[in-house]
Amino acid sequence: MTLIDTAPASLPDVAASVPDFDHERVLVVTGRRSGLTIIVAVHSTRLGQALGGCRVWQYDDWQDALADALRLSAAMTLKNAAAGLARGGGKAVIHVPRGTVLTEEGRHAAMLDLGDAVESLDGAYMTAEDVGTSAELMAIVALRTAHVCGLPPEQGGVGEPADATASGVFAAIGSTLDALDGSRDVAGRHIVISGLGQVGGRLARALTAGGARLTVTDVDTSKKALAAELGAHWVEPADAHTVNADLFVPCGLGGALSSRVIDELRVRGVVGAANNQLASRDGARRLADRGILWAPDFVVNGGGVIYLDGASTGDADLDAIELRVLAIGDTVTEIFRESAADGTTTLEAAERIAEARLHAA
Ligand SMILES: NC(=O)c1ccc[n+]([C@@H]2O[C@H](COP(=O)([O-])OP(=O)(O)OC[C@H]3O[C@@H](n4cnc5c(N)ncnc54)[C@H](O)[C@@H]3O)[C@@H](O)[C@H]2O)c1
Repeated sequence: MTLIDTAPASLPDVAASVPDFDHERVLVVTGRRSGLTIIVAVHSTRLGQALGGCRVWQYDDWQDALADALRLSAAMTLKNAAAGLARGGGKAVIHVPRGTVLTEEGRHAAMLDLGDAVESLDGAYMTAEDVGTSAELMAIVALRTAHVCGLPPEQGGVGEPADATASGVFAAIGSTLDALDGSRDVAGRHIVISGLGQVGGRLARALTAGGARLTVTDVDTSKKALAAELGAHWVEPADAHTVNADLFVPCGLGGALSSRVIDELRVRGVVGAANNQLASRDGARRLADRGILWAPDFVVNGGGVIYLDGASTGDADLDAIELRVLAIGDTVTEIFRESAADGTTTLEAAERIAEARLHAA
């Protein structure tokens, strides 16, 4: 069922621009307090309550935010299935009009509005942090709904999932290196990280500790301090993908792998945390044709949801959660094996594995 609470005339065009529109529910509301457009897309609850973060981001218009929510929520269904969770896929997006600076009060109001929107879905969707939100902001959401996870530990929550996400990406990097060279060891490898935020920053530290040689970038130049601290080489964001290295690790926003970027890559593998890395689906074939091994993003970055799902239950077993996060590396190896065996792209192999888990339910 598709539920549109606010039904603008151009909605069919937006939906048509999203391949395979098959979402269960989409809620589009104007926040009573914030005045911002809040979108909650529930793609599937087949495996259980939908789980996915809330992104607060600037778009040209709310239709672009809706398209993003539709794509991201569908990706969450595959991600949660690939991670072996009893969770469906959903995502919330709050549209901040381009050029608007959200004040602290505005952000607070937006989180209360988000809480109301989530609560109105009667438990179909549980929200969490994502780009533009934080554990502290999730505590504000929790004032309006119980269907939120990842609150700060001092407020009874399980904290931010970025550690687990970074651990999962690290495991996937090991599997990618193993598939390329027969060794998981990062020591001596040259790795390019684009985006030094919560996940990319942690990954940079872990890879440096493991002996990797790093080239890094971020659109936020304050991240140069971390690069200097780690002894990493800094390049401009537009040049990062052209660096001759072993791996390119996208940890910024989605869509980084356009046709042009893929053609200009000078690495043997791409494996990173960013959601929806491929600007278009045929990028997976383009990467394969160039002999570049791509570890599908929705599998690689599943550590965060594995942590949030596991840690949010009353009797959380952190060791068991860690093992499930590290098992992302095994899934990546399985994807590479299947894709090599039948000549399909790694994207197709990953989707097959996720869909098999989805339909086995
Ligand atoms: N945080 C998590 O646990 C988690 C889980 C799953 C997926 N992800 C995905 O991983 C990515 C990073 O997440 P995060 O939590 O680290 O976000 P973040 O906002 O903390 O960090 C993103 C960083 O990327 C930088 N950036 C943005 N655009 C860039 C560009 N074009 N080139 C270079 N740098 C750019 C930003 O300045 C920022 O420092 C996002 O796509 C997110 O959806 C995160």
